[in-house]
Amino acid sequence: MDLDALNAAFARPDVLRFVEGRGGLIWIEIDNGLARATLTTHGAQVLSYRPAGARDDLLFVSECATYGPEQEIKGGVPICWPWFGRDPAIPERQIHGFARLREWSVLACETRPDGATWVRFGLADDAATHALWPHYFNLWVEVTVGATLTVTLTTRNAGDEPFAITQGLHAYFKIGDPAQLQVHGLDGCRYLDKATDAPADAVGVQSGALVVAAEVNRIYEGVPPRLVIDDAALNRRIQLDSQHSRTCVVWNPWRAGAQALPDLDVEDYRRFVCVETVNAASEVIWIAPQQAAQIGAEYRIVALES
Ligand SMILES: O=P(O)(O)OC[C@H]1O[C@H](O)[C@H](O)[C@@H](O)[C@@H]1O
Repeated sequence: MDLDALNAAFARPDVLRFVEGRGGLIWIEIDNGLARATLTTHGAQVLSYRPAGARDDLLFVSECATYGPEQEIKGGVPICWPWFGRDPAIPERQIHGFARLREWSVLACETRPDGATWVRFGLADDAATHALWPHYFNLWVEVTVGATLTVTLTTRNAGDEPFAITQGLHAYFKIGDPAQLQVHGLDGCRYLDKATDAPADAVGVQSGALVVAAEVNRIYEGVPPRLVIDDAALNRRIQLDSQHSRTCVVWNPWRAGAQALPDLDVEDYRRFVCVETVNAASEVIWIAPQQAAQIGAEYRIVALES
């Protein structure tokens, strides 16, 4: 569907409209009085979310991000599917799967009784996906923009063979200063350390709050449903509630890592932290034929407790 057809079918006057965004991508702009948000059909990705009264966006998108067909957008909430991290079948392949590189269809846009805006995206297998991953599937991303932001990813196995996936909601949270940040809720959780200089198969156990004072790239296991990110520099707390996920990735590339990535500015390591709701590492999801599985997250900005 082109812009005119999308606006004719789904636009909601004064609340939701489709516009041409960067790189010629289709962007969905939402302003419903509860919050403002920008989504894109490219990867069914949320790019920005700001609840009413908030000074800062919840999410970070790099000024160096790239926009275009088959390109990942560095920021917001990328959808990593059907493999998170390295592809177990072909490790040298692009990490995080292909769902974030594809154009998704818009299936529905609704205003909820509480005034929140709900958008449903869809993606199904085709010849191009079969060449990458030999399975039949339906995927749905549902985004609700209201006093909170929720993102839910549903996978249905449309074939007659079971298949296994790993996946993630790869949220990039805007931060004020890594030195004034704490991530709570991981205390006692075992993690796989994937930092650049970590030995292979390095593991650790989190003790207390996680602080970010160097490169962090960890896969935490046995994670509780609620995590909290306290950001004293922006004077706010981000509450992250995950569904159907006991694994979380925390990533900040730090300076050298940011410098090495073309779609990040070297100083961006000061501006974001990724706390990702995933099914990965030992949490592999098997889906039987005609069955479905879901992963979800709700993000809420609250005042920082003094
Ligand atoms: O640059 P991307 O492909 O978006 O991946 C960005 C990052 O994603 C996750 O957080 C991984 O744990 C990191 O190892 C990876 O560098």
